[in-house]
Amino acid sequence: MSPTHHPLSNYFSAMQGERSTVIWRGYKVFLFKQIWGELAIAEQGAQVLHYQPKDSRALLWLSEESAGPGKAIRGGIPLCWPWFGAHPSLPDQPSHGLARTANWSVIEETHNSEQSHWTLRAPELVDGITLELHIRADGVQLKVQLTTENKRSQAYPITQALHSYLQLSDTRNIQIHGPETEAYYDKLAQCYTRGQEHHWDMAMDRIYQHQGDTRLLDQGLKRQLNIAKENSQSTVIWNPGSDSPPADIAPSQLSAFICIEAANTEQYDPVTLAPGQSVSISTTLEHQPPE
Ligand SMILES: O=P(O)(O)OC[C@H]1O[C@@H](O)[C@H](O)[C@@H](O)[C@@H]1O
Repeated sequence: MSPTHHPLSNYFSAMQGERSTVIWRGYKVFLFKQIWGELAIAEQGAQVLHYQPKDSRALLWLSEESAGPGKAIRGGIPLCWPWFGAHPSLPDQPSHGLARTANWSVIEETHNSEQSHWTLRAPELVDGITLELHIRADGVQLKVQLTTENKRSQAYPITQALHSYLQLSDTRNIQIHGPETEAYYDKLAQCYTRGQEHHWDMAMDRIYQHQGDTRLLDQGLKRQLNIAKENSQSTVIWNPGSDSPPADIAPSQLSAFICIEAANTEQYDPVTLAPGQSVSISTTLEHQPPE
């Protein structure tokens, strides 16, 4: 299998109309094929698993080894909410919160030849807190926006991330510009430091203090992605490397992706929602020709 083969591409090739629902590794997945391109969303986690603008390659990486329903899907854009990483005080709670393993409902959907929009709603995972995801896709950009609303009479604290897995030719072929010289928290070394990084082909788990755009250049794919975000001052860059990879990533795939995540983290920008307040975090992936 080619390193850039997407696990859902055969399902898209077999599609007759504009939409289809398939079961992939036990997960229910909604497929959409439009004039502008293709998109797939899993019911579990409202997770975008695939985005491919017309006449271009897939932007998102997805693992063939994803573990099955009830377990997080490895790839696409998992939603980490209402905590990012380990739970702040309860070690037996799931990594990255409750949203990515819950089944969401599609409550609105519109398509035209230029673009598509979807709104999905999570079940009530926390009393009095609502969670919606808005997705917009066209032939140039994918935008994913997660909105939390506090309907309680007390404040509610969250951390969160839009944990994008980006398809690469190989981690040895990439450059990342934007956060690379900013201050960061190194989760592997458990210390704060400052970036001077120009090599990305190694295990890394970093939370950069960074609120601007990130540019990802891939010389192998001859592709440049711009990753913009809103309401986030933490940019997480993660790849597990080959020493102790998760079981749901094939060894041959470890260098085929990197995660660049728009986040609100405990380290730099935790969010506290006042009663009645809502907050939206977003990430926008834009495919651009190489400079
Ligand atoms: O295996 P999970 O729960 O999907 O997490 C993957 C990684 O996600 C990253 O966002 C975290 O910074 C890492 O610490 C973590 O290992």
